[in-house]
Amino acid sequence: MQKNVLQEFHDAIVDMMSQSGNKNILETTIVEGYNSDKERKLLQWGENNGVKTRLEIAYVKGAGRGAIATEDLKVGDTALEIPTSLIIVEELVQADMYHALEKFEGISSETMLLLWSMKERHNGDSQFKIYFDTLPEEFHTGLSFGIDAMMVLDGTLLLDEITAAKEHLHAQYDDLFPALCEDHPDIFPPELYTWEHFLWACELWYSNSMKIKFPDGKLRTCLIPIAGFLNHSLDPHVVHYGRVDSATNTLKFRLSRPCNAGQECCLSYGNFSSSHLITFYGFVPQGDNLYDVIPLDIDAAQDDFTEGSSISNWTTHMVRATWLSHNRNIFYYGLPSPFLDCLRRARSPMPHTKDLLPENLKNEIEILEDLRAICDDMMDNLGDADLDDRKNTNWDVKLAIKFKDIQRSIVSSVLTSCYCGLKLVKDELSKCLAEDTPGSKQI
Ligand SMILES: C[S@@+](CC[C@H](N)C(=O)[O-])C[C@H]1O[C@@H](n2cnc3c(N)ncnc32)[C@H](O)[C@@H]1O
Repeated sequence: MQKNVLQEFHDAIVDMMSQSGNKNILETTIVEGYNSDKERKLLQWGENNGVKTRLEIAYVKGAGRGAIATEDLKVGDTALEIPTSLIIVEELVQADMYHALEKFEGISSETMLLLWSMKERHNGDSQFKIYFDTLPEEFHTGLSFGIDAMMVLDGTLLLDEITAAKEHLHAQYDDLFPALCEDHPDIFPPELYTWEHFLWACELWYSNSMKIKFPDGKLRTCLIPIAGFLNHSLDPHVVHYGRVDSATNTLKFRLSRPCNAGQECCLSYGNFSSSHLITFYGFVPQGDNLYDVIPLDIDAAQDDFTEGSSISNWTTHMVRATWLSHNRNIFYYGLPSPFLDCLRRARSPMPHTKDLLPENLKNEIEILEDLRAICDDMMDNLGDADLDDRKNTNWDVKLAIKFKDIQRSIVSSVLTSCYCGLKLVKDELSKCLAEDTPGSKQI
């Protein structure tokens, strides 16, 4: 009986997972006729070395190469299995390079491996040559945005994020070079260690690496041939893939939702916002990204109620598109409660209740008007969507415009919530004022 109960429970959960995935299926278009010799060669090399796969590589519209299921895969099935011997890890950094680098205080094993990959990419005898041959000559991430795209982003936080990331990488590069090339030209040939090659390697590692836990308990940042073809989705098939199976010494990519033959099998790269995905991966996923937010700074009033408490006077709140919220009632409006409380405190330091009393409703009108003004300013800062250079065909400008459109749609959803909220509150206030003896109604 126990077994039957567990089996039924298992089946019910698998059913729910399948249904939830099916609701959000996004169409993948496979680009026919693409010559994928290098990818086929890599797959063959993998299979000769112990890779087991139920995926094939194809070109997917808008996402480069992707992994397509060759048969119907169920929840729990392993779509791909990679032996650890094929994983690119820090132990590959040769002793001479390691000793030259260990003198740099605080240098991480990730940086060492990155510098190793810059050279190994050009090594004709590399055991990973077939893998390196499949990598693009150029990565299109935010780190490679040109001046036009950066101008489109003027006034957005993405501009700050990309600028900060590039400054960080420049500083890191300047710490290491040209010193390493001068001190060890045999290990670090100057022509391989230019800024452009360093940026290429950074983009490779940011967009293709995975953090994997090995049986020795150590978390290593790795490049994983073949698995590197898996694209990201907001409704991924594979979610948990971060641990080497110590029994088989392989990394298994198992499905958390079914993937039918011919469908693209996708991973979750993590819970990232579009700004992070643009900066480090160079794309915006299809669908509603729950991690896309707009930051709103509220200058809360200095008052006795917040003194000594954990509530700070200046607070930045991250607000999502309000269409993602279920509670649009009065006092909620599809917005986060801590944020609304902060707006309320900024207007009046008195404790607030959610009673339908005229003073509360008047306060609600004020905070919604405040928020409307903040959002109007944000919309002005984002500029007129019609003025964006939509005819520009450069990949980076297109991506920058896409990002601004996402930001506009979130701000616009908050504005809609303000207008709807104002109508709700004003109607309620009229009702209250019309009553002969004002009372209070708990909601
Ligand atoms: C690990 S690689 C995946 C394989 C990659 N498509 C290729 O052709 O090499 C990560 C890169 O794939 C692309 N990518 C991944 N998921 C994507 C998606 N949902 N939409 C568009 N591009 C995506 C981005 O360029 C990202 O930097």
